[in-house]
Order: sequence, then C-alpha cells, then structure tokens
Amino acid sequence: MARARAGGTAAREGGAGPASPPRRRNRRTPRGAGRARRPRPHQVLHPGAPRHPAGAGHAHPYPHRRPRRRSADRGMTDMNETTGTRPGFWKRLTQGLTRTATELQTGITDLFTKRQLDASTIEEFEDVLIRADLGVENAAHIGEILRLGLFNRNISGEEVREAVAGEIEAILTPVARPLQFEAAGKPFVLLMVGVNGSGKTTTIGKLASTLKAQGKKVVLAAGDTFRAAATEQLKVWAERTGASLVARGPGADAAGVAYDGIEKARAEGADVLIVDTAGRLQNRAELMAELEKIVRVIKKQDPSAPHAVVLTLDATVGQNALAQVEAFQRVAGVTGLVMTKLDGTARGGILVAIAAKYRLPIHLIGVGEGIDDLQPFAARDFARAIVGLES
Ligand SMILES: Nc1nc2c(ncn2[C@@H]2O[C@H](COP(=O)(O)OP(=O)(O)OP(=O)(O)O)[C@@H](O)[C@H]2O)c(=O)[nH]1
Repeated sequence: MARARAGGTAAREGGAGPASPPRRRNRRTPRGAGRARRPRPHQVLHPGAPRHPAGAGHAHPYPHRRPRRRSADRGMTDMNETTGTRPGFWKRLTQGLTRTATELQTGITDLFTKRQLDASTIEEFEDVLIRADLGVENAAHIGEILRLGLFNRNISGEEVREAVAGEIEAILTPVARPLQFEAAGKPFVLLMVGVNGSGKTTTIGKLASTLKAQGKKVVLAAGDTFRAAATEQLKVWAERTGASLVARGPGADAAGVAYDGIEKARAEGADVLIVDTAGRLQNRAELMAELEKIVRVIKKQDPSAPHAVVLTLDATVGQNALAQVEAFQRVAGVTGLVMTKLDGTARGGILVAIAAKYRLPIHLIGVGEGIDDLQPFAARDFARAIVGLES
C-alpha cells in the first residue's frame, strides 16, 4: 500500500560501514531533496548517547540561578525549556499521544522481536512510520539510518524506538519555539487563523491566561463575525483573564474589528492584541480573500504588524494539514503553528512531517479537550512520548 507513494531514488553517498548493506534503488525521494541531512549511524548504535552537546536546549545553563516560581506564573518560555519537571505535564502528553504511541510501539515491536535487520524488515518498518503519518521522506530517512548502522544485526524493538525518538527529536528541536511577544512598539499584534474547530479559541484562551500571569495587558478582538457564539466564547475568556474585548455585531466586517482592536489596544496602552478570525477552509477563495483583507488593514495601521500569525491545525485531518499550512502561509504569512487534537488520532506523526517540510516554529500542542491539555511544545518530550518511551 505504502509502496504506491514511492518516487525518486533513496541513494545516499558513502558511509555504508562494514556491513555494507545493499542499497535500495528507485524507491523514494530522500527526505528534503537538496537539503537532506546526513545519516548519523552512530546515534543508532549508541542510542543512549546525548544528541546535543551538553544537552543543549534542554538544560538551563545556570540552574542554581533560576528563580523559583509558582506554576501559575510560568510563561510559555519557561515551560518550553524544561522537560519532565512539571508534575502532570508528562502524563498529559503521554496519555494524549497514546493512540499514536501504541500504533508505533506495536508496529515496531512486532517487527523487531528477535529478528535480524534485513531489507524487507526495513521496508515494513518504514511502512509503520508512514502509517503514523510521519511522511514518506522521514520514513525513508529513518529507515536509512537503521540500514547504515545495524544491517544484518539482531536488534530489539526498544533499540529501534530509541533510534526513532532520536531522529524525531533532531527534526523537531529546531522548530520547538515558544511564542515570543516582542515587538519594537506596542501593541504586539497576534493574528489567529485556521479552519473551523481547529482550536483557535482554545489557543487564544491559553495565551491570554499565560500573558495575564506575566502581568501583560491584553486586548482580544472578536474577528469571527460569522458565528455569534464565537464572540460569546471570546467574551468569556476576556472576563476570565481580565482582557479587554473588541467586538462588532454578527456579520460585521472582520477587518473592521481588527482595526478597532488596534485602536483600542493603543488607547489602553495594551501589550498584546490577539485577533480571532472565523474558521475557514483553505480552499474557500472568498474567505481566504477576507483574511487577506484583515492582514492588509492591520498593516495599514502598523506596517510591522501582524507580528505573529499563528495557524492552528487539527491533527486528526492528517495529510490535509499540509495543504492548510501552504494555503494559510500564502495568504496570511503564517509565522508559527499550534497543533491540537493529537489525542484524537493514531497518526500524530503528521506533526513531524509538517516540521520537516515547512520548518515553521511549533509553539503549542493540544493533547486533550481542556485548556491545560494545550502545552508548550518540547521536542524531546514529544519525540519520546510518541514512540512510547519514558521521558
Ligand atoms: N480532544 C481534543 N479536543 C480539542 C483540542 N483542542 C481543542 N479541542 C476541542 O475542539 C473544539 C473546537 O475548539 P475551538 O477552540 O472552539 O476551535 P475554533 O478553531 O475556535 O473553532 P471555530 O470557532 O469553529 O473556528 C472544542 O470543543 C475544543 O474543546 C485537543 O487538543 N484535543
């Protein structure tokens, strides 16, 4: 089945090692043609070895200087740079990713129980990764890593999962970035975009709470003028977080609401303006044109704005998420991603496919219905949880 996706060559130069495994030809295009990473077989052979010097990106360089703060005061930045230190955080993540982790863990364990690594095992292994939506190129790349390092050897499922986690972490580390609310002037304008029900409102609620905890002044603009309930939802978040709300009636011009939002944020000296927008399918031209207009109107007020355009993606839509990134990027200039509903799919590898293809920052992931299930994205945690390994 997965073979139908084949295309191009999987050839990589050199480094075959003593086992000299046979090269597969004309199967798949290597991951990111023209920018393919070099395979690192030593990381497979020594799966426990640190992947980044001195644990870069995971450990605080001066832990003794870090001020202690209550969890409610933690900003996105703090939460993102630590791993495994927040009670409940890891549990939520692993529970949320159970379906994908089970799919991957079972697939890998079935394949590698007391079995030598040969060409057909690698092909089946790549299919397991593809079924979890990691993408053909990532699957081929990880398969190649195994082939180069461990061909003709007995290998356990645990070793393979360690190797997969390592490779996924390497793909995700550069894109795991907290949302920084920094602009030359005030307010920092954040535009939230995405298809219906992808989690925009939940994300706005989370961000507004976090900003409030940091002592920032926030204005919310109810740019979803299609759905009356959307304004109501936003109003609840405004009340809960002490943010100001800007809204016009149902059916009003969404760009006008964004305009009002900037005016109000300036008048109030607010730090951050978050503009909600109506959910829209990326193939609805008229709605995408409306989004373009919102961006235009914001830019007229402040040419440097919007300072962030965050696209929320529902992980359960699978490969369609790739088309969404492309369309929203074209129209609104997406600067970062939030992926929700990873708990609702066994194909959470889509996040890895998107990271590898677009290299857009991933700010948050949603692993459940509650606001606390929307978590800052940490590459290592995600990479290990998704293959069912301990943190
Ligand atoms: N299971 C699960 N549900 C989620 C997650 N994130 C959001 N939801 C739910 O998805 C639904 C839609 O979320 P919203 O935040 O309202 O989405 P929206 O993009 O604002 O929706 P529209 O206003 O229709 O465009 C709500 O019922 C949320 O509780 C998640 O990570 N997992």
